[in-house]
Parts: sequence; C-alpha cells; structure tokens
Amino acid sequence: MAEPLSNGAVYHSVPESYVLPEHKRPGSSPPSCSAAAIPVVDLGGDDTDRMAEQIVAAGREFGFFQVINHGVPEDVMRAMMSAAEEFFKLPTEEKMAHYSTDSTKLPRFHTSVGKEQEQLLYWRDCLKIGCYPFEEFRRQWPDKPAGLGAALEPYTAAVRGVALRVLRLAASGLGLADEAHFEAGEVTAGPVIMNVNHYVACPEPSLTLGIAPHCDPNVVTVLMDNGVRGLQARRRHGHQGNGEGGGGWVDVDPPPGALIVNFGHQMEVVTNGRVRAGEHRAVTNARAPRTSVAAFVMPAMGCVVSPAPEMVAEGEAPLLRPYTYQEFVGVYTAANGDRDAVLARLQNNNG
Ligand SMILES: O=C(O)CCC(=O)C(=O)O
Ligand SMILES: [Fe+2]
Repeated sequence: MAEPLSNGAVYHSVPESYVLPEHKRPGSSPPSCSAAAIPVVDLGGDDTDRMAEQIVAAGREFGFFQVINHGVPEDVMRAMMSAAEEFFKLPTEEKMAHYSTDSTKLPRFHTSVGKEQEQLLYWRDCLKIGCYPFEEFRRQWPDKPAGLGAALEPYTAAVRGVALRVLRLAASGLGLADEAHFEAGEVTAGPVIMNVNHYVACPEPSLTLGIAPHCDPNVVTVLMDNGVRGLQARRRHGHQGNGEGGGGWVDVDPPPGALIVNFGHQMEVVTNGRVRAGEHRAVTNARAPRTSVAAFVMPAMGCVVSPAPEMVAEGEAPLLRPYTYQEFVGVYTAANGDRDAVLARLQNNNG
C-alpha cells in the first residue's frame, strides 16, 4: 500500500516510485504560447446566444473553459474549499478510516490512482465522495472535518445547476433540436461524484505529476481550486473526431471566484467529435499545497451513449461503437484514463 502524501512525512526529494520516465515528465512536451489562454465565459446577463457560441468554440478547441458570474455564492464556494483543505490536515488515523483501494467504495480516501498495486505513483491524495442525490449519499459523508457535511449540499446543488445550464447552452449553440437534450437523456441522470484532490508541495516538480493526462469519463465536470496553480489543459490540433493531435499544455489560471468547466468523454461522443473532451493533467509545485474540488455529473450506469442525430452528417459514422456507461467505466479504469487507450478500445470498426 502506498502511503498517502498528506500523512505527515517530509519529502526532501521525490522518492523513486514517483519518478516518471523522461518522456512522461511535465517538461517533455512544449508549452503552448500564452495566447492560448483558456476562454472565460460570462454567464451573467441575458445574451445567451453569445454564451452558447463561446461555450461551443471553447469546447472545440480545448473542451475547457472558465465561467464567471455563474451564480454560485462566494460563501458556498469558500465553505466547500475550507472543508476540503481541512480534511487533509486531519490526524492520519481519521483520514485512514476512509482509506481503500476498492474503486467502487464511497467515500474513499486514496493516494495516486488508488489501485492495489501501482508500480508508478502520482503525487496526489484524493477523497472521493458520492454527493448527489443527497438522500442516497448524505448518511455516508465523513463527519470530519466538522464543516464538510454542511458545505457539500449547497455546493453540489449549485455546481450541478451550473453544469446543467452549461449543457443547455451547449445544446443550443450546437443546434440540437432539444435544448434539454442532455437532461432529457440518461447522460446526466447518474449521481454527482466529487474528487477532493490534494497535492502536497513537491520538492522536485519536474520529475512527477499529480495526475496523468486524461479526459474525465463523464459528460461535464465543474472544478475549483484553492488559488494554487497546477491544472493544465491540452490544446487540441487535428481535425474533428480524430483522436490524435494533442497540442501543448496550457495553464488553467482562473480569475478569482471563477469555476472551471470541462467536458468529458461522453460529450465528445454525443456531439460526435464536434465538441472535444478536455484532456488535462495536474502538475505539482514546490511552494504550496494545492487543493482542488472536481464535481462530476455522471451518466446513469445503464445509459447507452450515442451521438445526437443532428450531430451525425449523412454518411458519417459514429466515432465509437454503442456501449453502456457501465462498460465505458470498465474500459476507462483498465486504461487508467489514458485517452488514446480508451478510444482505441471503443472505436467504431464499421466506420
Ligand atoms: O486537480 C485538478 O485540477 C484536476 C483534477 C482532476 O483532473 C480530476 O479529479 O479528475
Ligand atoms: Fe480530471
């Protein structure tokens, strides 16, 4: 079992098991130029056509954008972030009461990817929490830190609202017949699951990563961090639907109070590649601990995910073969979230 990094050990160098082979280290691909900043979409006001257009444009290029004037109250965000930070300061035995390498367990405290046997470790601890529906999950929420339970409900409700609003805007920007396409189907009918990620300061950030490059498995994720940078999004080159062609890494540097939104694999599938899943990774830093809270709006497990009819031109094949979300999760877990490996196993062979 790998020892969670936040359990109190002091690291003056990166232990061997965290040292990535050279081609996987954060500095091995060139950074994008600064002009490639992640778009900021203002959700205030009533110019919904502009918002929809910006969301679709950002979805094409990055699968990533930031939202301001999103309506999530500042105190709700602050309470969630302080509870998140407090969790990792708890005494080791209190955190370890939730520790598990069973990826189906909730809540679950783990480190790195969180599998039983990991040859190569990532510089991250994580508390995964089932959040919504509240009736299903509330009684399992950790009772420490004291503010966590009270913070989870308003925060989850608010960011789920932002996620659904973004999906309505995306549907309209894409020209889907039903603005509620994503709510009407089962692709947003599953739970909201949260990753509370924590990256302790790392003595040698060039040797390791907090999270390896991946796209989230779900349809849309809303994320906030504690103001310490570390999230990077990959700009995508190449033409639509082509799994290749990852560009450089761009720092996601949100303005104060902003939320970060990224589309997951299911968005790319529903739009048949017109909007991309945002590939991202987390780098570490030597100065300060970083905490991030990622809320995943999930499909129902039995959901058969397929492109919206309007997103498939005549003669065009769907990117992936039909699958249930349950099957997708199995493939995703086996591939450790690696984008190309996931897509290779679900590609449409008739296309
Ligand atoms: O810490 C971050 O900013 C990224 C977290 C993330 O990608 C995840 O939890 O899936
Ligand atoms: Fe992610």
